[in-house]
Amino acid sequence: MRVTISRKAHFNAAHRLHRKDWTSEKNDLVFGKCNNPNFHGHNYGLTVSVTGKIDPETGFVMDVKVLADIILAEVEIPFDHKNLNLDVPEFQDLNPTAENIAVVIWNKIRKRIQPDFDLEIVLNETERNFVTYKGE
Ligand SMILES: Nc1nc2c(c(=O)[nH]1)N=C([C@H](O)[C@H](O)COP(=O)(O)OP(=O)(O)OP(=O)(O)O)CN2
Ligand SMILES: [Zn+2]
Repeated sequence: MRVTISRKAHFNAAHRLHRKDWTSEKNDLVFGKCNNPNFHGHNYGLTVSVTGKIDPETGFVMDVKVLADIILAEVEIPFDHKNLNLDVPEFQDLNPTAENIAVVIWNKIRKRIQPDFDLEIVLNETERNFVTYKGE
């Protein structure tokens, strides 16, 4: 029997959708207002879900406090109130789209979760836009 536990978190961050190897015309055409040179911000919402067997002694799949601490260390501290393009090394040469941010977050959390657990994350960039990644 496998059960899923989930933990929500959020962070506020600035970004710009832009490719350094494209002309400014092409960046404007593809990314529009998201290519604003002075950046723009989002209140990102994050839901992290871990699926695994219940430990018969604790009754936990994993302690949700442990999961919260992993999210704090791997996502909230490095990303919250940061400019993703300028402050976060993972986005120096990677466009910080919601898709790429989700994959970066998944890879960071995956390293901290037991291998026999499945991991899925949902990243909300706006109230209406969200991305799901489960490592496939
Ligand atoms: N596939 C993607 N498309 C877009 C992304 C993305 O990360 N992946 N990002 C953006 C912009 O950065 C931004 O998120 C879009 O903001 P906005 O157009 O304001 O979106 P809203 O849902 O808040 O507003 P609507 O009025 O509903 O459009 C663009 N595309
Ligand atoms: Zn944006």
